[in-house]
Amino acid sequence: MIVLKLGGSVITDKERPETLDGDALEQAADAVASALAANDDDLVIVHGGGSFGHHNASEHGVSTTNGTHDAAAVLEIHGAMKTLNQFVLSRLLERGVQAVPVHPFSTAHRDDDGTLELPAGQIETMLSEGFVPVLHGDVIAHAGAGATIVSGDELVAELARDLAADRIGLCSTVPGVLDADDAVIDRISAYEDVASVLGASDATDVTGGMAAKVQALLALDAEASIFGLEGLASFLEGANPGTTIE
Ligand SMILES: Nc1ncnc2c1ncn2[C@@H]1O[C@H](COP(=O)(O)OP(=O)(O)OP(=O)(O)O)[C@@H](O)[C@H]1O
Ligand SMILES: C=C(C)CCOP(=O)(O)O
Repeated sequence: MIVLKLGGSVITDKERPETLDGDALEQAADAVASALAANDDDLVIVHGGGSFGHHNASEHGVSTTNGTHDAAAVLEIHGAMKTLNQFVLSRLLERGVQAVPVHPFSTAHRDDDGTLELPAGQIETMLSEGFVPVLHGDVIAHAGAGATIVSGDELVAELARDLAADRIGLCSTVPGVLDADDAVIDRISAYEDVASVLGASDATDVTGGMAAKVQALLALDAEASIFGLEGLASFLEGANPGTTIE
């Protein structure tokens, strides 16, 4: 069981609202299709927002903790993420990957202390029927706050726990977590060891960039890898490119 996140920073041009990075998405879809043709791993894909979703959320002041009760804002953010999801699905389908959508807005919520609730039965059934579920960062109902953002990273962490994933990979726009000299850090086992070099995203991003990613992955039992697009094929083949979070 592999849970893979395709970062929004990889598959979109994060500097330009609602702009795909078509070449990068095709390269990612090629790597996924080749890996699935070579082995029969169960695979769940989650993608982030990049230039879809973050701009809309930011304009409406919505984050993982600041909610909105404005249905028009919810539809705008959710609509942007569904548009990107459709692009991801179609690139995978073109390559024979049996990819199907799971929209977190329709299946997940946060309780009043902000804890994410994501029922796993739907995804488990899809997997056992041979589908590749493709989730995405989204806006979801949040008890007491209206609706807030759920990041793809949070979904990855939740799915990894619920589905007892063997391998967890985050493909981002950087080759791994970088140290103060921009060299890739090989392994991270404690947040304090790297806190000083971890930042937010360089682009508009309402979910916390690299710092939030590392925190979410450190909380997991299984090891996880953060790597760039050039590491995706090797990760899917069983290697540990980039940074390993243990
Ligand atoms: N120490 C660090 N090492 C690597 N990247 C860092 C570091 N600190 C901050 N960053 C930023 O984190 C970004 C990656 O986080 P980001 O949330 O943008 O990625 P993503 O998950 O691929 O995209 P999205 O959130 O849109 O899905 C990098 O592009 C970089 O700007
Ligand atoms: C901003 C939205 C709607 C999605 C955020 O998901 P992420 O890019 O994985 O942080």
